[in-house]
Amino acid sequence: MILRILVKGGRIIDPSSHTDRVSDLLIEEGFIKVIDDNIECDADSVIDAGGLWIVPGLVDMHCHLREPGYESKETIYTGTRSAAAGGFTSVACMPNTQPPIDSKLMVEYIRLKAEKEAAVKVYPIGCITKGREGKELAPFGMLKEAGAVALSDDGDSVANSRIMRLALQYALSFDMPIIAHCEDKGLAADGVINDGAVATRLGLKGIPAAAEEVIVARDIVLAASTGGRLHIAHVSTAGSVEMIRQAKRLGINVTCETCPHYFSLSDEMAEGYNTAAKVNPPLRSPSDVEAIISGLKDGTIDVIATDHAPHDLSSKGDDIYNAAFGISGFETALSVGITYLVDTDILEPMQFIAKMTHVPADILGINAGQLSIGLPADVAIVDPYAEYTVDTGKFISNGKNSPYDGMRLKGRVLYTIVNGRYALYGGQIAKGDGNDNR
Ligand SMILES: NC(=O)N[C@@H](CC(=O)O)C(=O)O
Ligand SMILES: [Zn+2]
Ligand SMILES: [Zn+2]
Repeated sequence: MILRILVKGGRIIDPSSHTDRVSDLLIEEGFIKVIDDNIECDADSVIDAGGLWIVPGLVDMHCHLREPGYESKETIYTGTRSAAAGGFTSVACMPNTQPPIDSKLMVEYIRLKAEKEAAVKVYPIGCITKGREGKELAPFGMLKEAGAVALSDDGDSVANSRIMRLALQYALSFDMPIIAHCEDKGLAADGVINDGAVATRLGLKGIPAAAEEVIVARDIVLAASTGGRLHIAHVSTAGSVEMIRQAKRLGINVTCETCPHYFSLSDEMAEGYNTAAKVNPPLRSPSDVEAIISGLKDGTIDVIATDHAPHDLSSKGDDIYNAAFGISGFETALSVGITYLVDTDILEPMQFIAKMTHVPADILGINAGQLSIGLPADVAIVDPYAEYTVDTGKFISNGKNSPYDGMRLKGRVLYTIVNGRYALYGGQIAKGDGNDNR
């Protein structure tokens, strides 16, 4: 049994306490025991972390683990190991499963399954409406009591504005955020990539930026009039960023996330009818990518979430019209951020890590995303300089659907520690309960 892990000489980056300095870290019996210069003691496992980042275990507030119902795409077992490989120690999973997570029983099911099989901490998100049908509110109080941390009909917008208004109002009683997937179905129609020059050139049906923006506008209006807690999922357009920026200036209760693919890739990835780049919302124009980056820089965009959306090969196929939307994101998120935001001097390491740790944890109200004495030891140890070529064949996730396949990225996760046990050791998934790996 590993009682003590001593991490020597790493660069400790903990945004919650504004810490960024080289120090040692001692983990004992599952908790962070000491953070100090030159800790001298016996340990069962010692990591020489010279040149490495020691950061709070990453927190992903938006992923799809696909269980129950879509086990050929991913399971709690495979998805949480993929998360660990990406440095995540806490993940919140979306309820667009079959059946959807719209009852106390379903939330409990996810939690029990995770307790048995997960490699990282799993926080279920409950549905806004029963069956994700957009007609009747789900029982928010019971979902919360069972352990749901937020509410979302992700995959679809709540089309009926009256229902969305009620949801924002009702969720206030339980202090739960409503995570809004913003998409006007009429405008998106059967588009497959961003509506723009690339779609025209390729002769593909486009999804206009307006399909996202009209619902972002509506939901901001509803948040303003109800005071409800609105969190906008996967922001992808310049117009959305600008509206959220204005809403925040007006003091409206709104937060938002973007995903690595929206600040690193544009619709030019659709060239060759590449189904791996098909995602909802779609990869946008280069000027949208610029606007997302400015939003990250000025703080309009609070969070970087993966929207890890694994699919099996048969649902991705070769036909861009029939292929499913989604990118398998856990295993590239951190390195895409390091490559496109930190290495380019857009964000300081601390600003970047904040968006993947304590900020999403605070929005969800979970005890995670910080390195503090006495807290459970959820830690990621990262080599920010290691360059590698992405090989989706080596993904731990069942979902090999990634547009980054073959691309060079910088930054590798070497160790992921959950409650003081290794979930990832030396870049390899730990076996058993993590005690046999060192
Ligand atoms: N983002 C996606 O392209 N797909 C998600 C749904 C969603 O996040 O809206 C999925 O569940 O596959
Ligand atoms: Zn969505
Ligand atoms: Zn999603």
